[in-house]
Amino acid sequence: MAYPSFVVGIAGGTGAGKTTVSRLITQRVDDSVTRIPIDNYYRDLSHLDLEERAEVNYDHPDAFEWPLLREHLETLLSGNSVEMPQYDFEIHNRKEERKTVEPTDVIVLEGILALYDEEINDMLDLRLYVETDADVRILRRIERDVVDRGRDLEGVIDQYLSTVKPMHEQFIEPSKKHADLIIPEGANSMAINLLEEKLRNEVEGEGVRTWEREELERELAGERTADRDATATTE
Ligand SMILES: Nc1ncnc2c1ncn2[C@@H]1O[C@H](COP(=O)(O)OP(=O)(O)O)[C@@H](O)[C@H]1O
Ligand SMILES: Nc1ccn([C@@H]2O[C@H](COP(=O)(O)O)[C@@H](O)[C@H]2O)c(=O)n1
Repeated sequence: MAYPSFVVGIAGGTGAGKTTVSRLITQRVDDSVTRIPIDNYYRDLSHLDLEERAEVNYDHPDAFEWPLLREHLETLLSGNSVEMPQYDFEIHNRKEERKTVEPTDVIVLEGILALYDEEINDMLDLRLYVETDADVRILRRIERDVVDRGRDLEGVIDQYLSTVKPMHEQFIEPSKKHADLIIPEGANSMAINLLEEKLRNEVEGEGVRTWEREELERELAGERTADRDATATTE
């Protein structure tokens, strides 16, 4: 059983390159990294029919099942596996099947609102925001949604103007203030190389989470001060 020692959050607007960045770093560091797409935690909308589901605002925080995501992160951090839901963009709903996810040294949590929820932010050791210009993002999204997600051009444009863009401005872009680092353009090779190095260090290191390490360092600093005080009084 592994206890994850490092959790990375990767947020950013649609089409910014979050999935590409997280896939690249996950593949490079191999089996020691688990990728959790927040899209898998879109609420189960089986009570609605397909037409109704197509009208939902999927860029508002209420579209996600935050308690389940928090619970799954906590479970992984305590060294236990979870049954992660799987999402189907073509039917706007969760799939029937779930995927068993085992805890690994590093967890990468990726999605438009990865830096939105306060409790989740507290569980992250490194917060990244992928920043790409809106015109590039919409062009990438049109191509991806038509090719991979079963959408047509008119639908992508309508959705972008009615919900995607306003929600980006209201919730996603403001979450950038929680980021430790901003990655321009998505898969830029320098950023990927640096992240790979960082994650490799975490995987090959002692496996102590950042806050635990900080606590340890504070304790050690306290002990050193106490030792100095004791030495000074005996002199
Ligand atoms: N730096 C980049 N240069 C060119 N295309 C990119 C870059 N980063 C990502 N892409 C492409 O843009 C599209 C959207 O990227 P993706 O990673 O799915 O974005 P997100 O997960 O943020 O929505 C994909 O087709 C991907 O191959
Ligand atoms: N049924 C759904 C669910 C979500 N979306 C859109 O997906 C975007 C988030 O995924 P990215 O890979 O682009 O970050 C988000 O902007 C939603 O609008 C959807 O179209 N249909």
